[in-house]
Amino acid sequence: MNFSLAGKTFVVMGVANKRSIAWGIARSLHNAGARLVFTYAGERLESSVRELADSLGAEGTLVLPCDVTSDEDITTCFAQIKEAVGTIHGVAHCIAFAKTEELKGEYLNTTRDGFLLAHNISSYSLTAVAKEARGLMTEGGSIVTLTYLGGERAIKNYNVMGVAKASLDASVRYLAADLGKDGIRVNSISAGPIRTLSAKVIGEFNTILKEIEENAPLRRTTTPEEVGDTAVFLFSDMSRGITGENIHVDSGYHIL
Ligand SMILES: NC(=O)c1ccc[n+]([C@@H]2O[C@H](COP(=O)([O-])OP(=O)(O)OC[C@H]3O[C@@H](n4cnc5c(N)ncnc54)[C@H](O)[C@@H]3O)[C@@H](O)[C@H]2O)c1
Repeated sequence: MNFSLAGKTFVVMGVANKRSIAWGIARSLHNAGARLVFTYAGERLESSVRELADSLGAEGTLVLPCDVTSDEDITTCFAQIKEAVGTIHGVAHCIAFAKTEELKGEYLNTTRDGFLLAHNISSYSLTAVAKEARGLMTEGGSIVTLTYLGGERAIKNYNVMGVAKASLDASVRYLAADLGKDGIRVNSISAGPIRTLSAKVIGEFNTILKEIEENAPLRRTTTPEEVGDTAVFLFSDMSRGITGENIHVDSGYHIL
């Protein structure tokens, strides 16, 4: 058993730019020898994701659109992946969205629309993706999603996204229970705060980062590389006995 993922193919969903945690995961997977497929949301991201994918130097990397609010998009995307690569060995689900106005002030003011949108994109999408990915993981596989401490505790300004993460965390356990018999494991990584496009819209994000730097056991913030390397562990056979689990990669902040 080792960390090498040579000869294995992974779908990385959720690269928006070079700060994306998904990009950290992609680089770690690439360093472990994996073959990658990228999916992105919305035409405006196509060229930047293509550019990043090409920068890894692997020829002919598949880069496909997949808006997870559309079942048709997800079905088409995984059908295209099946046609191009056949079997896949895992999926990195690094997708979340909530309206900016819902990520400040009181959770109590969450609107019905805002609640449903956040849950649709940030939680239900994992289930929808797992359903399509299952058929391509004919040799077993590993699905990894990204969550945050705000799903376990009430964290100021995280609001509806925290409730969506709690739903995502529960989905990880139910999906793990369903897919274990197919040799497919489902786990999450609870990443510490990282300055990305999505994180920037969370109210007082700098204060959260400072709190981690000053008080987390490791006295530093989390990097996408740390999350990426933990994802490689969860994708590799080294973690073969682990499913339905959540690993905190947050400088130890969650123990406080
Ligand atoms: N940055 C942090 O502090 C932090 C901490 C813990 C967990 N996370 C989680 O990590 C994941 C990745 O976020 P990030 O921080 O790297 O930010 P990011 O903005 O780089 O990535 C979020 C991605 O979600 C995608 N997305 C949004 N709506 C979509 C849709 N309808 N269909 C398909 N994709 C869609 C975006 O295009 C983007 O690529 C999210 O689940 C986020 O909640 C982030």
